[in-house]
Amino acid sequence: MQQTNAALLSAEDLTKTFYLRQGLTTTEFRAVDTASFTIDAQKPEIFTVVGESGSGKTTLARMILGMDDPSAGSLRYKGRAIAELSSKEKKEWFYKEIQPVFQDPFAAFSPLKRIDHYLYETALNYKVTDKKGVDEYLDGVLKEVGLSLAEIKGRYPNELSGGQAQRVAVARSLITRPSLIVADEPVSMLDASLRMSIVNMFRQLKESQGVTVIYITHDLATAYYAGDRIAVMLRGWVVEMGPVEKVLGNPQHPYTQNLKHSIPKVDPDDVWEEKVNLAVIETDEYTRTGCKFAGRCPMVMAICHKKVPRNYQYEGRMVKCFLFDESVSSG
Ligand SMILES: Nc1ncnc2c1ncn2[C@@H]1O[C@H](COP(=O)(O)OP(=O)(O)OP(=O)(O)O)[C@@H](O)[C@H]1O
Repeated sequence: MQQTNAALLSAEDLTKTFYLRQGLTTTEFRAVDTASFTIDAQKPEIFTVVGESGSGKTTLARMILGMDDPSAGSLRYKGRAIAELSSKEKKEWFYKEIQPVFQDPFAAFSPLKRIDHYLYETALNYKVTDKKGVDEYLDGVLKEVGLSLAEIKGRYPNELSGGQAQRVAVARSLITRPSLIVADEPVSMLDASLRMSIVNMFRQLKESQGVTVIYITHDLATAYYAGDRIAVMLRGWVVEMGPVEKVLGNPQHPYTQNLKHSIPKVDPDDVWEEKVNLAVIETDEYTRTGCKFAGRCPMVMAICHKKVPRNYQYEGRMVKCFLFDESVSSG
């Protein structure tokens, strides 16, 4: 069933279209719009996706997890189109290979059930071990996230801290020995002091288990610290993508520059805040002609209001901006 392929995950012109009803009119917009990227199967990495609220990050994650189908373009896991997998293939193969980690660790656990119940259930359902070996197996998985079975056995979710609960959620995701974890804002509900330890854990899992993590976040500080590569999303587009130290160290797209400069320095709990009202401009940007950033861009040119920029290569990263089109910038 599985195929060996150089790409673990590949997206080509990946698009998800939604419809926005306003009164009697319906506006079509693309929450993910022609996004393309490839994650190498032989080279585990932390692939970070950043962007302000409403830029399409969760929609992208849902398609990767097989929860939503793309409207256009292709999305392949180990060479297989995710949307074309049968429910049997999903159950027996895909859901073991790709595991989600969500924002609120407590949402995944009922307050009435002991937290180890979920770990036993997952291990036995997926038949990764038998009843005899299950304690040892789970203890091993919990040790990978800095816990042990003795520490959590018999405890209810409300007896754990947010950081511990998120570690258990990650341990649960590791039970099936996945190749890919999709973590959507996994640290945004945790205290600032705990965030680094969770992203550090992702780095260690990458090193020790060879797991690739798609790390979706608002938080540029942890993105910079944890990420190997980064994709910056704006209204469904990937506008800049490349190694984290290049993209965040020396951002080239005016939107990435704007993000970097709008990180508040005083309160680390307060992730970047735009000074403009995003809700008001969201629909406008999603549906505008030309570049979606043209209305806010300090470097805007006439062409930006008329045409969609293509993806340019510049100093080791991809940038979707006419500033990098020689014929435009020189003429
Ligand atoms: N099922 C849906 N139907 C219609 N519109 C949707 C649906 N899901 C998401 N959207 C819209 O698509 C856009 C992108 O949303 P998405 O949740 O993917 O962004 P995000 O970057 O994850 O934002 P946040 O950080 O706030 O979670 C938003 O305008 C959102 O309102």
